[in-house]
Amino acid sequence: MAMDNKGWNASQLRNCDLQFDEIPRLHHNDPKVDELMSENKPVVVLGSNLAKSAEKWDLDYLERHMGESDFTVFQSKSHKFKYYDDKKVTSGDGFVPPTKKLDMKLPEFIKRLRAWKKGEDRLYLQQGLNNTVGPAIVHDFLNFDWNFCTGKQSKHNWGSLTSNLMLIGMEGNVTPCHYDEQENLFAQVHGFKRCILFPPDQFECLYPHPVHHPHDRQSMVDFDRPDYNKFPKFRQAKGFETVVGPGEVLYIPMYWWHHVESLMQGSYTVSVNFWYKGGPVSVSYPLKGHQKVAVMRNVEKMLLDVLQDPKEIPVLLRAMVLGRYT
Ligand SMILES: O=C(O)C(=O)C[C@H](CCCc1ccccc1)C(=O)O
Ligand SMILES: [Zn+2]
Repeated sequence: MAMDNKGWNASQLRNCDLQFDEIPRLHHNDPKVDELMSENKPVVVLGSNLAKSAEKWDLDYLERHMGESDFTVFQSKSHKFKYYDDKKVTSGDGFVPPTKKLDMKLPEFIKRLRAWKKGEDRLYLQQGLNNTVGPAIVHDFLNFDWNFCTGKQSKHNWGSLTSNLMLIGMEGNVTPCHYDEQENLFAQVHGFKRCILFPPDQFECLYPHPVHHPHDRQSMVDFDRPDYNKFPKFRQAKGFETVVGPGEVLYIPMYWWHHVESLMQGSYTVSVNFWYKGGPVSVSYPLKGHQKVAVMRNVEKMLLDVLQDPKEIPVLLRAMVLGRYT
């Protein structure tokens, strides 16, 4: 494969019907970085040392230093790892979990990663960084450039850091399109990930599952084979994309949709994210896209609370809107 100077090439990206604009890639000293972040817009920050102490996290190092405890590893029969909230799975609703959640020691995970052949079940390690990891990893973690991320946290009035997720994925793994209710500094450590982002106001083009569904916050659209009869507005979705490599940090604003794929025919990938609670809500009109998403979530939660049976929610909403508001 002819590798361009950037370390990857377009043949490693999955096909997608949509066209995307590029997410800006700026040096960490560029004042435009904070301009974009204060407008809740995504930006790739280059040259920060946010997770520089993790650049030695290759499989050998991790095998030697990740400690003896079990880590959370998801297993999938496809390349997709669609997240689901197991607390929202109710018996009899016919939900079939698309992934299996395993507890695995790191040497076992690495052995299976190395032995993996295309077509076999895939694995994705997704483990919150806490004191169960070995002392060397804790040391590297403490050596992250906390001035950088804490600086962003205070400059943009984010809430507290809630967690850091360590992600070790196989080439070609995909986290399908979803949004999170937290600000995210996504640090790419090893390998390359293509990230496709959509602003919160594209809600109607991305068809999220109902709030009470296990796949709450995830898009119902299969990006590999979109069903344009069920999801006609998906054609109008207007996204932004970038490929992040080692040492690069992508700011994923709260409520922004994102699809993340480890490049095909690439190396395994290592990422560490920094999830922060959102800042204080300043209501001004017209409401911003993400605030309307929050309102719709509250309406769905309230209706479920009072109606109890989820099947009654669309009935009541249609009765309220059709012929009256449309
Ligand atoms: O950092 C983020 O927000 C990402 O989406 C990164 C993504 C893995 C996230 C897994 C996940 C998705 C939803 C809820 C909890 C955990 C990747 O890199 O594949
Ligand atoms: Zn996410």
